Amino acid sequence: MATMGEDVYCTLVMSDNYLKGAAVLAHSLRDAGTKKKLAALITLDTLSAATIAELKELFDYLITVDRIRNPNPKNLYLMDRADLSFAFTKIYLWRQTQFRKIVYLDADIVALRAPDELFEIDAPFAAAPDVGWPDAFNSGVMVLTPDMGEYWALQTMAASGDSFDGADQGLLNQYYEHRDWQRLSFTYNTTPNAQYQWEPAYRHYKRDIKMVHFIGKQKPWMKARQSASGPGVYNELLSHWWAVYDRHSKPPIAPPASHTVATAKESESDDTSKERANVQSEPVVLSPHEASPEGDAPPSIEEPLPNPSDNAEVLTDDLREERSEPKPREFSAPQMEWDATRSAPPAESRPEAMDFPVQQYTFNDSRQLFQPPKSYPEPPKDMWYEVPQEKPAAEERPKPIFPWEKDRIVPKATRVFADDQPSPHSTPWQSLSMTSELEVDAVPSASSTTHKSSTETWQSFNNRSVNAWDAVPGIENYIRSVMEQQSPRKNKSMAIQIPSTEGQILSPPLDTAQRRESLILTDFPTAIERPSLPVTPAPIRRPTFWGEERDETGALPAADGVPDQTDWVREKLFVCPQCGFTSHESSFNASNPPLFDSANVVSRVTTVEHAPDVSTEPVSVAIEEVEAPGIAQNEDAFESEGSSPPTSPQLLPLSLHPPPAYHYYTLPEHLRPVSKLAPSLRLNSHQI
Ligand SMILES: O=c1ccn([C@@H]2O[C@H](COP(=O)(O)OP(=O)(O)O[C@H]3O[C@H](CO)[C@@H](O)[C@H](O)[C@H]3O)[C@@H](O)[C@H]2O)c(=O)[nH]1
Ligand SMILES: [Mn+2]
Repeated sequence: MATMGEDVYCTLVMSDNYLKGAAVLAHSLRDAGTKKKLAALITLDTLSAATIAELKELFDYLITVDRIRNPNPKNLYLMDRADLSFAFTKIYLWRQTQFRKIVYLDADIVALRAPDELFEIDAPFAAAPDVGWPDAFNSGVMVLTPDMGEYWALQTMAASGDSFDGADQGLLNQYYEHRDWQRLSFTYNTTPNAQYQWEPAYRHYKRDIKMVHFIGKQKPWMKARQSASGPGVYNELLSHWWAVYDRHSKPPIAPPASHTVATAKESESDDTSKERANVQSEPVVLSPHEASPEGDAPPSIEEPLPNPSDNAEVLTDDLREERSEPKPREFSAPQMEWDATRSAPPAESRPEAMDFPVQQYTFNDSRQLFQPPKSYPEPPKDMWYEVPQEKPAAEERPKPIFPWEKDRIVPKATRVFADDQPSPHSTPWQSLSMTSELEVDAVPSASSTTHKSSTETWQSFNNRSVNAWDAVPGIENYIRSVMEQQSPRKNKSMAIQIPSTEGQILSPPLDTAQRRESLILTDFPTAIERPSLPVTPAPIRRPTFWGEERDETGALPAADGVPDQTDWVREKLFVCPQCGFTSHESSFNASNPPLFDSANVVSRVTTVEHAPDVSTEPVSVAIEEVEAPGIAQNEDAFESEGSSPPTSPQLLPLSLHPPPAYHYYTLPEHLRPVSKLAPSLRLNSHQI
């Protein structure tokens, strides 16, 4: 039983996976020579019997408490710590008024020194700054004086879920924000993590560090031990944790066969027993050992410490696995002392790849050959659709589902289709395919008697049924065109095969009088079927347009600059076969007469000059004299008009070319010009 007004270090264990952390914490405090007792708040319903048994060995007092869930845990997701939804359970600390002072320590803390001096703090509450937000304190190390008033106040806050991080640290910081609390040195709660980069400060204050707190989701025991051998502040401190762990590894304690955890009532009556370790419901506190008087060395210290290099001993099943291969703790070079900017790595340092996870597989050494099973299961047999033996009755109608289906009056079918006939199975399509002279002739005469009955049925069907589409020539045309696509050879073979197969019904041969014409001359619609094509209505000429502009013939006046139509008609147009350029002989009108210097020589446009890119318009045309013996020009006629013909080839600028005429005619063979152009000009030229 705890002495009233005692001082204790206290931790919290709510799950089995924090057992290793709690063990290292307890061992580290005792190893460091603390004079204080160790207690743990535990939640019975979430811990295994083995864990509780282990904890009983480790702590002087186990105090059972109920878990307190945060009713409003959404803020936990801000730090991705949904696992902390029961962290409010910590507020049970304030209820432990049987103690004078409590130094609370998270289960993920390792003590390098026993900070017993913390119990001397007068302030009712003290904590160290949080590395993430130094104005706030980290709730992993707290010095507190239990007080029921404070407990209820905190309980009220917890019930409302008022916490900025969704867990105890947010809640407690909010609670103490406007209250007196003492700030502890960071060395009481040094929180290294992978991001902690201020190595110079660490080097400087290293010797003062009392406790190291491995905050965050990843705890030391969750990582491979080898990870502690890497460089960096974190790994250096991590190796401290493992050193304590290794030092105290011992076989797991088997849980007692009977009830491990006594009820509160039992415990009260049995609290002096040394043999039976009891766990008491809060607030009764019992010691698993006889509570040793203040100053006595804790039992674990009295026991000879296991050899650190003796790794045969394990703490739990997990650890036994992990440590099954006995190997001495490997030397870790003081890598933090090595400054890569100044020197080569120490000769004994291990390669970086040492930390890579290694997975080894062993070969199967069985010498037995593979034995196939004697028999394999039969393949499933019902994997096809069973066609019903009998055709379902035609009259059978599906059961009515909806009310209106019950009273539905189904009109009796009046149309008779070939398929509806019980015996003959030919269809109108087949009949169509058999109407050609060729096919009918191809049917062997012997078959005609075989199918007599079907022929009769066909006749009766043919007489009775007249389909609407029989009168529509478009449908018939379509069917014929489809038939046309089938080769006559194929049709013929079909015609032969059908009667040879028993049960197959051939379309009845019709006599010539009944047979309809089957030759398709064209698929074009007839003049009656064809809709009239849309045509643009002829324009109606109006006598006047905007008044009296029209001349006496009713035509509109010519546009300015457009040559007279009569001039255009008289022009000769040459079309360049290469580029399509049209050239006009402007010399063939009255104002610009044909060029000639003799009766049989006419100047003509012969060459079109192009820009380097043939696709662009020509830049000029050349005119030269050609012999045209057949067309002696009426020299006098032109001379009489006072025109003097040019005598030598000339280049006409394009701008002088008249617009295209609408009359095209080919230059006669005898007018083929002979180019006299200079080679340089011909570079981008071609002859017409
Ligand atoms: O499944 C769990 C979770 C937590 N704990 C106990 O609760 C403590 C707090 O959880 P921990 O994982 O150590 O939290 P930290 O990563 O240290 O996170 C910070 O944020 C927590 C929520 O605010 C505070 O409780 C811590 O003190 C603070 O350091 C642990 O040490 C254990 O003692 C369990 O026993 N089982
Ligand atoms: Mn912690």
